[in-house]
Amino acid sequence: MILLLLTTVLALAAAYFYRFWSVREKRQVELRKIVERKRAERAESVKFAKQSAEKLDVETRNKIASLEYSELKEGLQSGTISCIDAVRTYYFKAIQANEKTNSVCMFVKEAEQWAMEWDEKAKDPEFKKPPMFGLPMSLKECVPLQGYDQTRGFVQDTFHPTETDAVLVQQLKKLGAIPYVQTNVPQSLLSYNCSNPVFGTTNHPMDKSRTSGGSSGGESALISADGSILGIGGDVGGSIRIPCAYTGTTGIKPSHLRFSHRGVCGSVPGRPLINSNDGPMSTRVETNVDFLRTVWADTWITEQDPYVPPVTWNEEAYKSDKKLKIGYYTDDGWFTPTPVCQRAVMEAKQILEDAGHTLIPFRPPRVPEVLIMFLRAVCVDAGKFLSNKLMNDIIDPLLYTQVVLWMVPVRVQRFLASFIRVFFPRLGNLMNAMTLSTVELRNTYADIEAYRSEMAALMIDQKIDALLCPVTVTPALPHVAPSKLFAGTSYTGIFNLLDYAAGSVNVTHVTKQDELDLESDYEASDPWYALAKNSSRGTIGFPIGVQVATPPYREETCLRIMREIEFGVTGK
Ligand SMILES: CCCCCC/C=C\CCCCCCCC(=O)NCCO
Repeated sequence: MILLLLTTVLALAAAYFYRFWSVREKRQVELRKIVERKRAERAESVKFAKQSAEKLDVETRNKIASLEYSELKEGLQSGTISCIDAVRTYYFKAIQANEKTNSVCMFVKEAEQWAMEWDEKAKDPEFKKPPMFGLPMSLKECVPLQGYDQTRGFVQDTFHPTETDAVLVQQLKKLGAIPYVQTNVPQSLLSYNCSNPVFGTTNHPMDKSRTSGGSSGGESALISADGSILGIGGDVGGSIRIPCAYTGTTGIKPSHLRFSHRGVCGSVPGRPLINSNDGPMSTRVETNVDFLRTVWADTWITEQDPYVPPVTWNEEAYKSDKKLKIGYYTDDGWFTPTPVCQRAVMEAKQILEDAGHTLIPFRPPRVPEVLIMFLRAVCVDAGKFLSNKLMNDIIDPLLYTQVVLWMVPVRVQRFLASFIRVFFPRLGNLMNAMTLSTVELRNTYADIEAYRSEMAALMIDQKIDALLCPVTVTPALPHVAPSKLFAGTSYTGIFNLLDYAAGSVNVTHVTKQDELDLESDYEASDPWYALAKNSSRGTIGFPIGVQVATPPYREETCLRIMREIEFGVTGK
């Protein structure tokens, strides 16, 4: 009797799994065909951009290609450069950068037509050129652009073109900017590498085996390989700052209410307290400043979205020469960065002290707990939304570790955590991060609010204007590492949890001495430290940035400090 029962249960289980497997296999075949179609569409768009670029003579192209942002802007304003020539130059540059990095999802074909329309309008002597007239801009793929997919790396979301531009895109078009290319992202957006089954893996321009960071890794790769002069990224846990730090570019994530989020889907919809925001990325802080100064020049965004407070650009704060008090830390008490990332902070500290600012040691309280709050609140439903989407998709192998963690039931994770904690305490503790219940989630939301209040009090009591710290714990990682080393987002995620403005700016490059210090001073005391150490080997010459953060609505002060660091490093 028992044997019969057991056999029946086993047979039913086998039948269930066979059915599950065959349905999934059938779906995978369908999805692979969709990928083929999408890649063919991308190849078409590259061909179109190539043909358009070839219509421009090489001499003009080389001249435009060599211009800095301010020179290009000036040339477009004065009429010495036409919009169509600028777009064709940047089509050309992006094609070249893409060959090296695989950073492009789609070229925007309409860019040609928009450029010609602006040139036509400019023929009228009465026409007043808008401030971004003819400036080619790259967009991270998830920024809603009418007529183009926002797949976020999911095959199931291809061939569903967006119907309405994001408020930011509407504004850019109104100001004369020309979105000419969409750039790659990791599947789900919740990773700091850059790979998905639709468009493949984006590479670091200096080394194909390493990532350009993520999730705005298409932007950082394109910009650092000279295929874009200014791009728009997005950041919910470091996705602008980490790719910038990895590639020697610079970018800022403003506090979330300085831009509109109308119609933006993001990685996990319905996430109240860990907010993503768009932000500019480029090679110079002044370029990012010019961008934000222009889009925040008036209350146009608020008029399109009443939820955005009418806070305009504060030139006084950016240009101020008031000496600031800046708290700094090289180690957040959760994940000690490799020596080069600590050296970068100390060098930036010296630059700021030389400029007359006061730097004091400061460490945000209880970072290990903060990381648990961050991971719980960034996923919201313990990864259910994401795992449902992933189960109906081709899963990118570079995301496997994270996917497994989203898929193991929370009760099982908690049970395993008590064993894992014995030999790998940091992972064991984080395995309590995914929420078990709405009660737990509500408590975490309350903890986040309390933490924001605590940090506000600390900063106000000590009269601290800004914070300086590492962006992350290593130089650019091999593609596979970020999904295993998601714990390395403690330095960036905290400022999304606090909703501070936070930017990253290049300070130095890895030297031979840094590699020697890595070997002698950096202990591989657990698997995460071992991975950080191993992955940092062989990175001599790679850029290293630092992070500057300020409370919400103080983006201008954040940018001022970034600019001063950049000046101290480059002399320009
Ligand atoms: C046991 C814990 C399991 C946790 C699984 C990992 C979950 C989340 C990792 C978060 C990594 C955040 C990377 C930053 C991504 C970003 O900023 N994206 C921008 C989206 O607009």
